[in-house]
Amino acid sequence: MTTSTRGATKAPAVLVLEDGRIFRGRAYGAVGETFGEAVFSTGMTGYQETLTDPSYDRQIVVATAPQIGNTGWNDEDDESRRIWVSGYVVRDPARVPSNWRAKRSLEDELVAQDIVGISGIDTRALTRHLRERGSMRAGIFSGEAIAAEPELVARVQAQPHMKGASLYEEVATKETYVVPAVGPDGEAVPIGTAKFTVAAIDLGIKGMTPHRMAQRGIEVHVLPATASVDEVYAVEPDGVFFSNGPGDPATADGPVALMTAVLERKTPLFGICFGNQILGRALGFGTYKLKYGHRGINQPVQDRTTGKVEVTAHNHGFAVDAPLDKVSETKFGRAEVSHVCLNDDVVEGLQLLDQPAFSVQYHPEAAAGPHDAAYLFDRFVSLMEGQRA
Ligand SMILES: NC(=O)CC[C@H](N)C(=O)O
Repeated sequence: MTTSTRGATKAPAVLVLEDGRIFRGRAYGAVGETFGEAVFSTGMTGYQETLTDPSYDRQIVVATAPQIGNTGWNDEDDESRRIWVSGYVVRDPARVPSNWRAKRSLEDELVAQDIVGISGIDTRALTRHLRERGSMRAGIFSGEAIAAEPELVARVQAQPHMKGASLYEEVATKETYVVPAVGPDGEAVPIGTAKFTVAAIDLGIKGMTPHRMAQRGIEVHVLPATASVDEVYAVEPDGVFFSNGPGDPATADGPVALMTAVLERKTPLFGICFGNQILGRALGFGTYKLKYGHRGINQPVQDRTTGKVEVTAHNHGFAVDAPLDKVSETKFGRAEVSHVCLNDDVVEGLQLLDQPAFSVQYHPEAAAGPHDAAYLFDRFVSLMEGQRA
C-alpha cells in the first residue's frame, strides 16, 4: 500500500469492484491505494470496534449506516492493537465528531494508521450490488493512484480471493499473555488464584472476549495460534477456548488438529466464530463461503436448546455445513446444531451431547452489539464447574 497525505484534502477516489463496477467519490483517511474483499456491515454504531476486529483483516468494509464518525475515536474501545480492515467505505463522514470520550476524529485515526478509505459514494447501491452478486474483491484508489479503469480492474482481479486465504497466524499474538480474573470490586485477582484457568487460542481474538471471561472469575492465558498441545496443557486449563479470526476456516488445519487433541481429552471447550468453524471441521462437517455473509449487530438467532431468540453481533463470511434437523454421530459422540440464524437458517452454533464442548458462529462478547448472548460465557463456566463436580 502506498499512501501520501490525508483524505481531508478531498482528493478524488474510486472504488473498483472485480466485476468492473466503479463508484466515484472522495478520499477518506489515507490517500493511496488498497485492496481487499468488499463486504458490508449493517451496524448503526460501533465502527471503532469493527475496524479493530482482527477478523476483518484483508476486507474493505462498507458501512451501510450513512453517517459515520459522529462519535470520533476514543482510547477505550479498540478490540485489538490496530485497525485491521484494509479499506473503509462511507457515505457521509462526520464533519465534527462529538462525544465526551473522543480523543480525535475517525479520519485522523485512519490517516495515523495509514488506512485508505473513500467517502461520498452511494453505499446503498453498492450494498445492493454486493447482496445480489456476492462479496467480491475490490480496490480503493485515490489521488495519484487513480489510473485508467481497465488497468485498475485488472489489478483488482489479480488479487487473492478470500476463499482459500490463511490469515489467522498473521493477526494472532506471537507471545502468550495473561488476562487476570476480575474480582467483585473490579480489581485484578492475583495470577494463579482465580476460580478457573482457561487457555485461549488466539486466531484473531477481540479484547472483549477474555474480558467477559475475566468478569466471571476466569484467568485467561491467551496463546499464539501455533501453540502446541503441550503448551496448552502446561497452563493446566479448566477449559480451552478457540477465538474468532480472519480468513477461510478450510485452511486452519493446525487449529483443527489442536482442537481434536483437546476433544480427545474431553476438556471443556468453547469456540466463537472461527472457533465454531474449527469445531465443525473437528467433528467432520464441511465449511463453505456465504454469498455475502453476516456482518452487523442486529442479527436474530434462535437458541434451539431453549427456544429463545436473541439479537446478536455477527461478522462471518463462511459457515458450517451441518444438518439442522437431526443429531449427527461424530467421532466425539452426538452433536447437534444448537443455534440457527432466523434470517437464512445458517448454522450459528454447535454442541456436543456426550462431552462438554460447544461453540457459536456469532459474537456473544458483543463489542459492539447487544448483550443478549452473554449467557454463553456462563454456559462455559457451568461446563467447567460440571467437570470438577
Ligand atoms: N469473526 C470470525 O471469526 C470470522 C470467521 C471467518 N473468517 C469468516 O469470515 O467466516
